[in-house]
Amino acid sequence: MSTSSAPHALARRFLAKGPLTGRIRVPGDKSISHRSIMLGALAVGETRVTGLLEGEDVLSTAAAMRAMGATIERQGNGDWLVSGVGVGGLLQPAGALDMGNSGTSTRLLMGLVASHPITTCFVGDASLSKRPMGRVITPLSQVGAAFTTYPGGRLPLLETGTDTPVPISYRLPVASAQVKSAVLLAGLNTPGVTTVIEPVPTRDHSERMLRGFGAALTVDIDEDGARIIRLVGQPELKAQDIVVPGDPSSAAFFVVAALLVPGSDLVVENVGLNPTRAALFDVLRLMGGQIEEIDRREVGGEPVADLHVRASTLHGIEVDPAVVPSMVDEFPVLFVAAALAEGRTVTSGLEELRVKESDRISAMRAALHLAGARVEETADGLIIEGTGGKLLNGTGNAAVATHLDHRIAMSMAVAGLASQTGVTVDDTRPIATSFPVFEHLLSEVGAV
Ligand SMILES: O=C(O)C1=C[C@@H](OP(=O)(O)O)[C@@H](O)[C@H](O)C1
Ligand SMILES: C=C(OP(=O)(O)O)C(=O)O
Repeated sequence: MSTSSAPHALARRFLAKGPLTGRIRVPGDKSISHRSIMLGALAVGETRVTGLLEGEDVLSTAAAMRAMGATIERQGNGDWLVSGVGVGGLLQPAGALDMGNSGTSTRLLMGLVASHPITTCFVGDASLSKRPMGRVITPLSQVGAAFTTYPGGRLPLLETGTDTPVPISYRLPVASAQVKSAVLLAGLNTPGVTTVIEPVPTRDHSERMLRGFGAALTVDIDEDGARIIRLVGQPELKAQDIVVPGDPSSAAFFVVAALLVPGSDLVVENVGLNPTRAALFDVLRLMGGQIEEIDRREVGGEPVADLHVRASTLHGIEVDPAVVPSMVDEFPVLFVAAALAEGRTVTSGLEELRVKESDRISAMRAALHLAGARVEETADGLIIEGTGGKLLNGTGNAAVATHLDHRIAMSMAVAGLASQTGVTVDDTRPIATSFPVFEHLLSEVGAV
């Protein structure tokens, strides 16, 4: 059965009412929010998190950390307080841990559990249950954890951690911040030095935050340019006050929509611009997008700025595959920008997109094709012939399949804003996993 025919799906047609104008703030960064809860739950004392993303994925992490002993509460002013159990203090949960749609929750928590003598059962939705977990099972088995999985290394999955974890040195075979973080988090309760060798840099929030909580973590670059990350195990983590910057992956939808919808002039405030995350904005500028950074500053140890975006004439480019890890979640919406650009956009090196919440290469090929774009799929990317600024036809009332993937849903909503008949998205519910106020903000800026 296709996920697009799921019962209770909430279809919606997106069509622009007008240009995007004004100023908005997108919710907190999802990657940083997950890690704030996890590290707060392992620290000694009370961690305060301001600007936590209250999306379903992060709430799955919070529920799991509560089930393993942490106290996590939302305050009346929107801050979250996390009282930790101390490194090594996670308790046996009473039931299965429901990871919902969230790969980050699953893989990072598998890392934490690996070095605790507890047994956990990880379950998730239909999308998460198709995603590969072998990439973390391999290193975590070397640490000493044992796994029983569904065929193909998928969820549901039973993990038994160990009370005699081994510090490993692991070279990442795939550019993945989730795998890197899983190994480092397993290393937290492991005596000795855990080492991760990262040939291609990925988002570095785990490294920044582990240091911020007081762990001894060093990063060196070897002669081949690989990052060698070393973590000394069994630190005492100290509770922190964390301010979470706005999520660049969420800002991306509003930035592209403002570039594409004629007459738009929008400021997206407080966008996280960590260099391991922000390549989309550089690529859009290379395509001719007018995106101006205002008031670059630091929030919570991360660079942020307000982004002033004006509707622009874009032209196609060949996207350098070296930037893929720094915008891995932004390709679906980049494809939408490319579909309206002048000329051809070529992307490659996107194999990892096939193992996200959906196969994002083929899902976007099918959805953009239905909306009237000219798209060709290759083994590792899409080649898109843009309209040169002319609106897409749209899908009218025919629905594109989002396959329980929030980023496909939001990208195609943006495509709808740049179309004549609108784009109908078969199910908007997954948007709440990462960006619960997306539709509300679209109406606030006048787009719908
Ligand atoms: O570490 C993280 O917070 C994330 C890492 C990326 O996944 P991979 O490590 O699988 O590339 C990204 O796609 C995901 O949205 C969040
Ligand atoms: C890939 C994503 O998240 P996760 O892997 O946590 O499900 C995403 O948010 O685009």
